[in-house]
Formats: sequence, C-alpha cells, structure tokens
Amino acid sequence: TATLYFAGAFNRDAVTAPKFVDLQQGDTPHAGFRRAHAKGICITGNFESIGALSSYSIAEVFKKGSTPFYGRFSIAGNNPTAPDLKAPVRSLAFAVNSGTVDEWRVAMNTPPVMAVATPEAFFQQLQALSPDPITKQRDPEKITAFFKAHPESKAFNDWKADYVPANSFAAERYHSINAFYLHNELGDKQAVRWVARPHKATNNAAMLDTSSANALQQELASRLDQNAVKFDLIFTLAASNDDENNPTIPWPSDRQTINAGTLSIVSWHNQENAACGDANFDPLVLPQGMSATADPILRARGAVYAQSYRRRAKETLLGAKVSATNGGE
Ligand code: HEM
Repeated sequence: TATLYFAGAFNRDAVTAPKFVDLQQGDTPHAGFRRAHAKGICITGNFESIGALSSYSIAEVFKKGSTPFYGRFSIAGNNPTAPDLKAPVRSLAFAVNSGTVDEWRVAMNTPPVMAVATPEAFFQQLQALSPDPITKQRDPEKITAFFKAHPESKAFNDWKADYVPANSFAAERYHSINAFYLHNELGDKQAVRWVARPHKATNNAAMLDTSSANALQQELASRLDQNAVKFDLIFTLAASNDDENNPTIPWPSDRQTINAGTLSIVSWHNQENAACGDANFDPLVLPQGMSATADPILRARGAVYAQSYRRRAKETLLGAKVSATNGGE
C-alpha cells in the first residue's frame, strides 16, 4: 500500500514523500514557496449550501446555509514567477470551517482524471516529463515511451487533446479527481467525486492581457473588483461497479449528480500576505461526514503536501524566503 511505501526507509527504491518533493522542486528550490503549484492568488468568499447533500453526509457544511471559506487559485509548477498562460494545469483550492474539527480542505485541478493510478507511476511520470538538467529540454522519446507503457493514461490524454484553456481562472472547471466517501446518520457510505463548475461570467469588462506573466491573476482581480465569481459544486455519485480507488477511470456520464451549492468568491489578496499563502490544502483534512477512499494517490498526497509544507515553513521562519512578484499588484 501507499502507507508501506511512504514508510519505506528500508527499501532504497521506495517512492517517499521527500523524494517526491526533491523531484518536484528541481535543482534550485524557491525558498519559502510550495514545491508544486508555487504561483497562486488568495481568495475569500462563502460556500452557499443548498442542503441537497444532507441526506448523504452529516457534515455541517452541507446543511442549508452559508459558510465562509478562504482559498487559492494557482498554476501547476514549482516556479512562483512562472507565466500564468504557459502552465498546463490550473487549480482551485479552498478550506471551509478552517480551524475547527469540521474543517474541509479541498485542492482541485483542471483535468478530470489522473494519467496513472499509483504514486510510483506518478513519480515515473514526473521523471519522464522533467527537463534534462543540462539542456533544460524535455525528451519527447522518454515521454512517448512513458505513456505507451501506461495505457491507463488514455482518458487523461484524451482530455488533454481536447482541452482548450479558458481566458480566466473564473471560467475553468476544477475536479476533485480522487474520490471520497460521504457518510449519513444511518451509517450509509457513498463514494463521490466533484467538480467546481463556473457560472456563466457576468461581465466582459475584464480582458486578458496575454503579454503579462500575471495575466490570469490580473484578469481575476479586475473581475472580482466588479462582481463575485461563482462556481457550483456538482457531486457525482458512484455506482457500485465504479472503482473509487482508481483516479484514472472516468465514471460514466449517466451517474447521478447533485448540486451541493455555490462557491461565491468575493475578494482576492496577494498570497504573500493572506491566509492561503501559509496554508496546506491537504485533501485528507475532512469534516465529520466525509472520509478518504483508499486511492493510493490520495493517501500519498497527504504525506507529500506535508513534506513540501515543512520545507517552505522552515525557510520562511528562517527568513530565507525570496520575494517573488505576484500578479494583481
Ligand atoms: C501523488 C500525486 C500528487 C503529488 C505528489 C502532489 C504534490 C503536490 C505538492 C508537493 C504540493 C504543494 C503542497 C504545499 O506545499 O502546500 C501540491 C499542491 C497542490 N496539489 Fe498536488 N500532488 C498530487 C496530486 C494532486 C491531485 C490529484 C490534485 C487534484 C485533484 C492536486 C492538486 C493540487 C493543488 C490544487 C495544489 C495547490 C494547493 C494550494 O493552492 O496550496 N494534486 N501537490
């Protein structure tokens, strides 16, 4: 299991959280920053629950009503000054009921599935995609060979072939990718995935400055200065023959979906001086009424995020954090 591998100090070939973070941070780590999704912008708002999930989960957050959250839009990669529009993956993270025993932390990405189903294979995927340290170029042969050896990556690659990046963080769909369980008061358990689905943008005034490295952050900021940015949280219920432990397999499109409510984002802040900057959006932090599946990728995320968090928190504490120019300024 993932736990064994992550405990695996006895096996020199085992994939561990420190090895993941070493690989993700690259040769020149950016002190004080996340080792993945390093560039982002903080947001705050309210989750307005419709109450439609309350027969599936006892979680307070799914009762009808409004709960404040803070969160973060980010782009994948280890560089806190990377150009927004070059990133292959965009992300939305949030924490509801933060600081309570009922905290729910969420980190979602634009693809609906992973390319591979285990931490070991994902580690090899990251190795295959890493640029050569000397030439700084990726090796297309290595990449082709990796995906050929992993036919389970088909759904991911099909998605990638059709994906057209939106002109705004506010217009993307963000997926949980991994599945989780909901638990109700009868003790029933239901496997679910969810997607944050954008409301139709309510204004067109915010234009994307494609020449700016911070294009997406600036676009979001100017949009939020006029209106709230909203997403519905749509949950898909697994059927008994869906594998909740394998994040490479999309569930059939006829599965029942439930709109849990609306994430209404009302403000933005630079990540250097707002709550999201120091947060660890560990997807294993779940409220009563939710639990993690045995998906080994999901389990590995908890350990790896903690490792990245420890490194950047220590660097920040020691004053080694290097200031990076973020967007929206
Ligand atoms: C084994 C697979 C994965 C590894 C090794 C990994 C690794 C990481 C690391 C090291 C961080 C930085 C953590 C921090 O310092 O706070 C991170 C952040 C993040 N990851 Fe992953 N990740 C994995 C899978 C996923 C998946 C499946 C998703 C999407 C569902 C995802 C979404 C995110 C997001 C959105 C963030 C940024 C959260 C924020 O704004 O702080 N990751 N990941």
